[in-house]
Amino acid sequence: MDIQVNQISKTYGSGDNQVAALNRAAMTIHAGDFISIMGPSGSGKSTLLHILSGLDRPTTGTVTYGKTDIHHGTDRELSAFRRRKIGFIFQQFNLLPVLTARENIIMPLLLDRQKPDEAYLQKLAGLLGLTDRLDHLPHELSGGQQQRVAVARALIAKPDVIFADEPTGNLDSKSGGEVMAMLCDIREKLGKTLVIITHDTRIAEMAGRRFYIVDGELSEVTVS
Ligand SMILES: Nc1ncnc2c1ncn2[C@@H]1O[C@H](COP(=O)(O)OP(=O)(O)OP(=O)(O)O)[C@@H](O)[C@H]1O
Repeated sequence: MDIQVNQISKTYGSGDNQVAALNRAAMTIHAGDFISIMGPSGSGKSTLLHILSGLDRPTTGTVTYGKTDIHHGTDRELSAFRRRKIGFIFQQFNLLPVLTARENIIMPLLLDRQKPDEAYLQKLAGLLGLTDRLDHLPHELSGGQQQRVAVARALIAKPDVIFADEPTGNLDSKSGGEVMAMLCDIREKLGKTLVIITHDTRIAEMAGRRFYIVDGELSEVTVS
């Protein structure tokens, strides 16, 4: 399913405090694409990812998944769409500290009143090197392991698309490299679309398509 981003703009605040975070951003994301987005701090990267993934709404413009305009419906419809179709990985892991790795991973399914698929959970744990870590609490895991739990959580509902907002930004380069290698491997093996924000040129260059954003203006980098 392709994702069509049609001239989306986002303005925060009003009057003298108005900030134009995105200016008529447009792109087509094809099923299976691996896309990286770079740009200076405050350029609008997170705003773009949040709107593409339905965590936020644009001021103007539309985002369509196939024929579905995701921002057209109510907040409840949008969150149901997000839970089923989209996985999101945050820089800060965002694991619940009182839940084990396994409980954190299956949380999106529980929120959607769905039963975990144990075989798929074990497969993800294997691909992410977490098989013997599932009963641990987040504070008993390294940063890299915590982020790999967050990757499994993003994948557990079998979404087609994964968005990652600086997923290695909180990790040392070795653990960050491991997380990226696993994410790329899973993307290939399971055939997912991956859109990633990064400040790391090496990570940006792993992607098949690269975008750059400056002052809310999005453009694709032509790779020769
Ligand atoms: N909720 C908000 N209210 C007001 N302004 C906001 C809000 N969120 C973001 N902004 C502003 O919109 C602009 C774009 O922010 P955004 O977080 O998208 O940038 P970014 O490229 O992701 O930055 P960074 O690399 O530092 O995370 C910035 O000027 C920011 O201050």
